[in-house]
Amino acid sequence: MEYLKSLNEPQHEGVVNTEGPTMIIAGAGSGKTRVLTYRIAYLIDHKGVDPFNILALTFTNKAAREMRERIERVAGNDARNLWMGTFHSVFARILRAEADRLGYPSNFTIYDTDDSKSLIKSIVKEMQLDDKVYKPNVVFNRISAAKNRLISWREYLNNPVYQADDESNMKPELGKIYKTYSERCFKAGAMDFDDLLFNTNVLFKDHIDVLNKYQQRFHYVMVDEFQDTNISQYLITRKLSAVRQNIAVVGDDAQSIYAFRGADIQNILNFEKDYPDLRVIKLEQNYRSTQTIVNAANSVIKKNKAQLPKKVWTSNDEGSLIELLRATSDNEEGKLVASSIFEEKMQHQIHNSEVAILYRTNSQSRAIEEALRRMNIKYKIIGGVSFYQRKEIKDLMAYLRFTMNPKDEESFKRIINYPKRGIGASTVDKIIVAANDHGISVWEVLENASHFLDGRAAAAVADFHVMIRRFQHEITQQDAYEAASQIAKSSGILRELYEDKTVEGLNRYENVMELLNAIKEFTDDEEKEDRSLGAFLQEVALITGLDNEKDDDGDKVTLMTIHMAKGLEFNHVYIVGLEEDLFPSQMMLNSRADLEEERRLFYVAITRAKSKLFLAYALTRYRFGRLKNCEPSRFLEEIDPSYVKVSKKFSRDTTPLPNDSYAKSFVSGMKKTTSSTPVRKKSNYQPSADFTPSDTSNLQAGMRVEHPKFGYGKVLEMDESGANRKAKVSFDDFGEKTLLLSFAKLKIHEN
Ligand SMILES: Nc1ncnc2c1ncn2[C@@H]1O[C@H](COP(=O)(O)OP(=O)(O)OP(=O)(O)O)[C@@H](O)[C@H]1O
Ligand SMILES: [Mg+2]
Repeated sequence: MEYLKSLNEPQHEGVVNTEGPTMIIAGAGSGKTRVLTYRIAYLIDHKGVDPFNILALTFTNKAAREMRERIERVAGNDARNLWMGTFHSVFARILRAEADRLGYPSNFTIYDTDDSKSLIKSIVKEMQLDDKVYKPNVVFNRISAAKNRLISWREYLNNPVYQADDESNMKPELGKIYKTYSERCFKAGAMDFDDLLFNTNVLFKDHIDVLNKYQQRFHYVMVDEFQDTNISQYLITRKLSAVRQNIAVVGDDAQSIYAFRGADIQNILNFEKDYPDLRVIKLEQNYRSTQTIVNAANSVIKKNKAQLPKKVWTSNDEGSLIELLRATSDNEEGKLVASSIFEEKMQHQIHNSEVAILYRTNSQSRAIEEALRRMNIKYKIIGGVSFYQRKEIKDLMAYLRFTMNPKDEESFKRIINYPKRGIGASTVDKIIVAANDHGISVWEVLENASHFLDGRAAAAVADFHVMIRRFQHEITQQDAYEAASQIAKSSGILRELYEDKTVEGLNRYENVMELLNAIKEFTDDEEKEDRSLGAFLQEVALITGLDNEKDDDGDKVTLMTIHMAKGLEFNHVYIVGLEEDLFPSQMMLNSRADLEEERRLFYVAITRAKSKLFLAYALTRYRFGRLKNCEPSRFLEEIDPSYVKVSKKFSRDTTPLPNDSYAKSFVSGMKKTTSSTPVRKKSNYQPSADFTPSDTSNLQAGMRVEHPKFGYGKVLEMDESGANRKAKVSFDDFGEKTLLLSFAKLKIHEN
């Protein structure tokens, strides 16, 4: 057991004390994930536990794969049988096995976010509601939030609190949409992402025998990144481990960054109450980063009030100072970062793969990408538009999904008239209405087309029905790859793409071939227990942003959002776009809690770096189609300046920039005195304690408004409509600002 020697005392304790409840809440880079990995290896290798009896829940499938590989190295091939993966993938597997208990087919479809929003859009239309008020996005988030708090549509409709809330938001029909949405998903034999957790809770609550079965199976339950579990995930793990109580969770409250998705720090506090015999282990030594980085991270996170006290220190080298890159524009920021990477590579012989560029939102990647391309630095983007989100891929996937589960309404809508077969939108509407009026699935309508539709439409639909029938037969006769190839051909998709001789068309054709390759690889993988088409579809449905990249992807710089970077580490890290309203995000300035979440996000970003950290900001940036002046982020001021130095690349070739007092303090050499913290623009405005944003759909020029950051002001003019609706506001203390109304939180004060 060589591997045990590489652990410090408390880590060792976390690994070998396998019985009873254990919680490790410790700082970044202190070896939490390592402890979980070794604990599993130890269970198999030393205690002879069957991997089949171990359940480990990770944040991404990629993390699960990496852990599994490491465990295999220690404990051998047996580790293959571990139950390990994300909450969604593990519980989708259980739901599949137990689907009949909930009245679902075992080949239920998993709706992705696009499917869900498309269904919501149809429902809003059918209910004849205004889709500007009931925006699919807004409705979807509301339903998702309810599900994550385990509120069923019945409870939602019966609870006057929600009703009142929705009425005050001028969306009184939300509860009814939630109901219809749930019924339609059920009828389509489909679950959305949130259902995978919601329905697991229902399954364990209503079917005690099923719960017992899994309680017997999982002797040991483990959760990584515990701070980002929501209440629904928490209850599942608690139930599963209720009998044996062998549950180990690791996390860091300072890295909790998913509150906006319902993650609840309360789970950590509840854990102590729920398990009175809890073994709590503290890890304080950071093995990842230099002293400079650890100390700088500490200096930032201590600004948060809400946190569990902990020390993080390291015996690693002091390391070099954090470098500050200032650019005059977002494009220049890209250039500075790219040329800095180039220089680091020259000087320190580092590989591209050891470098990460982290940003707050995906849209920031464009300028960076351009600069990297220009300097011939290879890169990959994680979590952008993924392969499986491309139209041609979704089209073929929809054929496969519909063949497997012909109740699936969203797939039906995608393929019924693609490639074109003369079935118009009104026929499609008729089919869906008929299905809903008669409480049957779209498939049953197709089976009786002549009963619901007239002559020509009925004939076209009947042909479609026969074709799908044939596909269904094929998947029982052939392996997944052969069947899928056949479907791609017979459906007409391949021909359609092949005939398009443009570059894009060729690309799409190749993508479809690539999908078929992926299916081939899947069916050839002997390590897979289930190599059916159904298993493939499920695996794809549960791919998270991080899983898109193949691991053998060559030597590339990684670009991703900070949210995606959780748990990872890189030698060199660049955090870009450190500007007010971007990071912290404008949407997160409304309360102390939101701002603290942004600060935790910054903490996560800093602590990804092993040896060198760079912070970049731009003084102007194109946002929402307009050039904006930017102020350096308040987070820059929060880092203890003794750990920061101005980069050689720091742009000085600018006329005085009134919005950059932060830089002035550095340039004029006042850097090492903390007291030089620059004074930011002050205003007398204090947000009122009960600040709640108003519905701005009726906002007009002349109205007086309040903004949580800019205070009071008057609307000068309105611009555009829909998602791009903007208001130009003259603020009493901050002057004129143009705000995008779908983001800005404004309270309307009548005159
Ligand atoms: N005892 C140790 N000796 C040497 N290296 C260690 C030790 N413990 C952890 N490490 C290394 O330190 C780094 C951070 O460990 P790990 O990723 O497990 O930390 P973590 O607490 O999970 O971090 P995060 O909070 O970012 O998820 C890894 O490279 C790991 O291999
Ligand atoms: Mg970790």
